[in-house]
Amino acid sequence: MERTDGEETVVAENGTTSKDGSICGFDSLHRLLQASLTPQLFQEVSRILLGLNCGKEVEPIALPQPVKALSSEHDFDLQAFSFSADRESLRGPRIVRVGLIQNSVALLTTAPFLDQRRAIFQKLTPMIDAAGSSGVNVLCLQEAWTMPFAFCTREKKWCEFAEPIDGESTQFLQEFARKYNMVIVSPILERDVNHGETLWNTAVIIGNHGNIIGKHRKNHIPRVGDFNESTYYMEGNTGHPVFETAYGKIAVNICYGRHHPLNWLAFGLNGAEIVFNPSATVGELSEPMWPIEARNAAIANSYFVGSINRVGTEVFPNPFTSGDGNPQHADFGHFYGSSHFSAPDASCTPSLSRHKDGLLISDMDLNLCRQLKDKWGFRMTARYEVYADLLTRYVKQDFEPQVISDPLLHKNA
Ligand SMILES: NC(=O)NCCC(=O)O
Repeated sequence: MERTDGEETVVAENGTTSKDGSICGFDSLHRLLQASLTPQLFQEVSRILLGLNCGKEVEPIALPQPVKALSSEHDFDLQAFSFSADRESLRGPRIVRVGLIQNSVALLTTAPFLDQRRAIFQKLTPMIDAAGSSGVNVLCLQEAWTMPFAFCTREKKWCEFAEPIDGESTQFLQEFARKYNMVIVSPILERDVNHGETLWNTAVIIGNHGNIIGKHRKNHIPRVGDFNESTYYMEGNTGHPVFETAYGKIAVNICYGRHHPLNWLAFGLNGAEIVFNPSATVGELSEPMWPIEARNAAIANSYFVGSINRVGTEVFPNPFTSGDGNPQHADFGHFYGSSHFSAPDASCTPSLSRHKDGLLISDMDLNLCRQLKDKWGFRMTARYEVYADLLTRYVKQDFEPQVISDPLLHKNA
């Protein structure tokens, strides 16, 4: 296949994605469709796939030339869009510029740990500068961004990457927060020095003055495939906090929490306007779920969602098994990036690259959240008391499911 940009398309042996992590040589599904369909067909497909925001496609926005130069020089995908809301007569627009960064690790997993962490800092510096210079107000990084996603190995040496919430990575980001007047959400492997040096999967919320506003710990820990995270840390104990920042009310639903609709709901009930979903997930396991779950959460809860996934394949020194009878292997599979934003009106942005580092920026008028609540009335029609009652009964030992069997079902047996 010949691509419209002149490059040759790479079709992998299995006919699907290329070894480099691209989709048949394209950076994303969106770009593959754009190159393969006529403009008219592409517009129609996009209308359905990405939805419409205030009756039109989510609009691309222009970024300053120096920011584009950073993306070319450091080879990261850079995309920017704008979600609007209807004009209101009693409230002015509440436009916030939000950024997501996805990245691969910078060194081999065999390099000294300090070098690995510092190399990631170095790699992220131009990307965070690009976000700050673009006027991003709130920036979120990927899950456990300071380290390789080593939880597949079950080896305890990787615990060394854990840091207290005011540790080296927070100090690194605090400088940027101050410099750019930017809130930064920093998901790290946390070591709680005040509670027996225990480990947690935590997002640190750094305020736009460089202050630490608070933290949230991952609520739901995966036990699927190679995601052996329960070997390292326990389910979070911070509830569903919403952080009121200079730029709106934000919350963090860390990775596997996105499969739990009640987790999304709880952040919504606490008043979140933007929920970030910093993640680390691989193609074979979850790619078909990825664009659906975040979008559904944004719709059901009338808030914006920023989904971030790391990129690349991380190879570990010692092979491990998935406990499924398949041969041992030394990598997790391909982390497919594809970070994107979803809005409460069912529109979403195209995704960042499936295989390259990237910065995705979006303007969002937070008035859209209440406008969608008024339009669809999901909060008013939710019947919370019915579900509160069911859940209260369900968690009791003597719960019996409400099943009414067809009396004829067992008659002939
Ligand atoms: N990091 C993490 O929770 N991954 C679990 C796999 C998934 O949820 O796709």
